[in-house]
Amino acid sequence: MLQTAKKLYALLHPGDRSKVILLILLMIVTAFVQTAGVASIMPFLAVLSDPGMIEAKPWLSHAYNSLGFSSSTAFLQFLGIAAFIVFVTGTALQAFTQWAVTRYSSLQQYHLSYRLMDEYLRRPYEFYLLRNSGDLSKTVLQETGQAVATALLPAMRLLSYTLLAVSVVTLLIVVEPWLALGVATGLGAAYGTIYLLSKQWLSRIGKDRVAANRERFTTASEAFAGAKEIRLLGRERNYLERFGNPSRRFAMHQANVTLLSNLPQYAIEGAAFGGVLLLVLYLMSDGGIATALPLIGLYGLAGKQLIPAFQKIFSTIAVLRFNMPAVDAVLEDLDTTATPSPAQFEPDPTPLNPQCAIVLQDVTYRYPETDKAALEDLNINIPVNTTIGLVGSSGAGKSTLVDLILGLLKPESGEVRIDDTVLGPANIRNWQATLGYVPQSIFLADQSIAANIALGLPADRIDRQAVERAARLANLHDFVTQELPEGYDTIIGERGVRLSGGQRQRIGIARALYRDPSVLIFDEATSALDNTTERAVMEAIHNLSGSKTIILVAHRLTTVQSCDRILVLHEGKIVEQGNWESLISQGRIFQRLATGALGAAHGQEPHASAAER
Ligand SMILES: Nc1ncnc2c1ncn2[C@@H]1O[C@H](COP(=O)(O)OP(=O)(O)OP(=O)(O)O)[C@@H](O)[C@H]1O
Repeated sequence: MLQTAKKLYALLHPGDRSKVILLILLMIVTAFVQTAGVASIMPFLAVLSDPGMIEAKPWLSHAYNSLGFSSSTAFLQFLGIAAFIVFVTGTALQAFTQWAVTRYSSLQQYHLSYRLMDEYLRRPYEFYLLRNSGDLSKTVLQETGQAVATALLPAMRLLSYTLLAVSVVTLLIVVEPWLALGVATGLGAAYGTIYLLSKQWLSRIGKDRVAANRERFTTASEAFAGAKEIRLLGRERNYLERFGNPSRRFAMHQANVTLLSNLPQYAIEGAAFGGVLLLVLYLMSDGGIATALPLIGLYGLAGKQLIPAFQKIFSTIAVLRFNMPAVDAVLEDLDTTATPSPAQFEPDPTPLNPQCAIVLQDVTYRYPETDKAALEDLNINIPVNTTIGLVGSSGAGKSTLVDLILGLLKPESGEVRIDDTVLGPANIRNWQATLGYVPQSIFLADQSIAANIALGLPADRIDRQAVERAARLANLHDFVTQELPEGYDTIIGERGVRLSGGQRQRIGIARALYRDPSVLIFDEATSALDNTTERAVMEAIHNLSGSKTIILVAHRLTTVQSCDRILVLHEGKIVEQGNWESLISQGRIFQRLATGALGAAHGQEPHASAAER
């Protein structure tokens, strides 16, 4: 229980944690006033059943005299009205407490999803290599809601109902100890037994609920992302079945826990009704209606508060047990110590422009959870304002090398240096502000062409001139202005479905050029372009050479023909380097790449012509 409380406390926004104390104080006051409401029925019923009680009970006669009453009827009316006021105040306070608790908890959901989103966005790139994006969206959007609505909120209500139950039981003990202890033990034992019997089962189905939820989210996101291939392969039914099973499990678990948490209520209400009848008979036999009536009234009112309170305590504990795995899932990802968070959200970091060279020294890199190094002992020196080509067969390590230069991956050993500055968490954002990067597959947002070129910037901060300049360089401007109905404001559809592969790639190139960076990295960025467009784009890129540092990863060897230097990567190592002429005449691996004899990269054209040139 303490463990659960600690976890729930960790869910709270640090700035809001102290407010819990205020809520607890409010709950205590509410429980006290509600108990007073229950107790207030006793003097009323005592005087109602026997006006002689005013004389017999010293505290009643004291109240009667000091308030200046002269008739027992008026005093009875006063006691009735007072009981009513205290009872209604208790109920109103209870409603207010529930409102405050619900409001507080709901705000926590906003804080929690925001904190988690912030945490995910700060994680190093490697984190994304290991996690499914559908799963991350699910945790941010759904599990945070689940954790708050079904764990945090119920836990707060649990506290409130426990305080009320303790307070009412204490009152009953003060009035009639043995009877009260009997009732409390009976109720406690009934609920306790059901809970103990279902505890393991609740944990198990709670864990399976999280797993089933993960499965249905990832299946749904895969099914939509791969809609084209799935349709062509006719795999819709397979996806539907893959989605159906976890969805059914998810729904069944939810239904089962709701049923279990509500079921005892009916049995307990029946038992309580029988108990009250027995109580009446017992009290009547003991001292007649005058002694029995106040106690019966007290138990009637106390029962009205206690039975729902016990029921809610039970159902909340059951629901909490079921939902703790959702809390665990959120807490695990919120654990900022699990992975260092180098990324700072500085809006405009000062670019770290290289003055002499980008240097990789003794760099080795291994992907998480793999044994074989993707890159081994690399030593590369890229002088500024030169154009470097990077070639190699598929899987040689080209993209990994690019990701290391981009600062997305951290070398296992060795270092990446910008002049004399070693890249690290403190300067990575400055370095990245220097870079323009075009990946193999371009991510496109369902927004306008302009918003995609200036990705992530709000509309009022997009520099339209820079957009147009970049689009012209990327050979995109004519297409946008002549063929799209709204020019740069045309919406391109989710992941750019309304564009051809070549058009998407040109948007990616324009995006890299938008900031006018001093270092440009193209990772097979022209592979989807037709020959004429590629030539035009390459010409534009080569026009930049001399004024920018350019790294070109290419599988069409002709693309790197005019590079100042070409690096040949093979099985994670630089095996040859030089200019086109020297490599064509002396580079054995390069020659084999050129003739296509090295299991060349995907989509590669026959390169005999390149070798023959
Ligand atoms: N996320 C990853 N986890 C584990 N291994 C990976 C991961 N990404 C790449 N690798 C491995 O690292 C090696 C280098 O991959 P990389 O993508 O850098 O090659 P590449 O030269 O860019 O290939 P291609 O031309 O096909 O894109 C490959 O053996 C690949 O299987």
